[in-house]
Amino acid sequence: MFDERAELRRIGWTSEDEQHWSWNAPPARVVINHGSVCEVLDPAAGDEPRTVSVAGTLDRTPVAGDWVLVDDGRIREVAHRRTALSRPGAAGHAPQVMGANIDTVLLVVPLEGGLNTGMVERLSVMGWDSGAQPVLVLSKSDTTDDGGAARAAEAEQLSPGVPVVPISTRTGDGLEQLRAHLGTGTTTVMLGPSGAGKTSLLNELEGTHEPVAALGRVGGRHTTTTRRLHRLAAGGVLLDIPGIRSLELSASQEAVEDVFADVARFAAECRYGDCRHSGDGGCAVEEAVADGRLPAARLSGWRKLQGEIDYRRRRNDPAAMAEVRQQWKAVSKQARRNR
Ligand SMILES: Nc1nc2c(ncn2[C@@H]2O[C@H](COP(=O)(O)OP(=O)(O)OP(=O)(O)O)[C@@H](O)[C@H]2O)c(=O)[nH]1
Ligand SMILES: [Zn+2]
Repeated sequence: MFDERAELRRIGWTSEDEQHWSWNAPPARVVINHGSVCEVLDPAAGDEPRTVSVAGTLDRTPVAGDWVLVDDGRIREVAHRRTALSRPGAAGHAPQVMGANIDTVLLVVPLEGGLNTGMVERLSVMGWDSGAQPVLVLSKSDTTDDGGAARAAEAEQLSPGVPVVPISTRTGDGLEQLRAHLGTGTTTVMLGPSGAGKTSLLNELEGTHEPVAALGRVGGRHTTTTRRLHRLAAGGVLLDIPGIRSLELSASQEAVEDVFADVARFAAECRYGDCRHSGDGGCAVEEAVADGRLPAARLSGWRKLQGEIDYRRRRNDPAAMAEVRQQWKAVSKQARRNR
């Protein structure tokens, strides 16, 4: 028998999504938006995505991860979004939502050649801003001689509140621990630089119950062009959103303050409330660096991200920025409370 709710859960439907669903027909899930048409997964119609058009009357554009009402081959409604992953808009434009209803953001940072602390800080800030739970995945732990333990401890200092999991697809190290974050009813995306090992990790997490043909092998090479929503062996799903993998998500002031809580603590003692900690008189942050209470790298990491935020603030419509931040505030507060 076709159990609708169980099938929906298999593509990431949660009880919160259900609460917000106000239409008298089951939802479908957008896996990719091509512009005037979207591919959606509709469990009642089988395992393969089907192409539907987008009604002109929608008040928001459907994106990957959205739950939508499809009628007569057309998307008629887009449901409330629990979380939204966005990137900064072009000059004068509002931020662009890339994915919706994402629970977990895997920030994949490779360990070979040492820990890139700037990357850890940047990705942590981006992760918080999405409203989802960020998890820092330190990949290729087999390239260190302690399974990544020392680097993991270092990373925990850099990104308070973000779980840190060293993994290796070569040895299988850390995969069980990671699967604990990817259970039934969770939707995950991966961010990280090219070559970090994301595709290798996805293959491990996907398990073997997927028919190989459906993975879209072109010329023997795994491609993600046909499959966008991967069912993971742990029960959850992973959305592969084009352009999101190494995406520059927007960093908000609040998220920077979360990740750089140590800098913020000293900054409270600066003479000027808007101190930039670079040559301003009476700067407590620079004093703390000078006498060794704050590592210099923390201040330079802060300057880099803060500089980008200041730049965007000047460039962008401030009202648009404020609006998204408002939208995320509630969810990220909730995420923080949950921890
Ligand atoms: N030593 C080691 N190498 C790995 C591991 N996982 C992946 N690699 C290697 O790292 C390289 C990049 O891996 P991919 O999985 O293609 O990386 P990716 O992040 O998907 O890269 P893009 O597709 O460019 O985004 C390949 O040569 C892999 O064999 C690991 O756990 N340990
Ligand atoms: Zn200062």
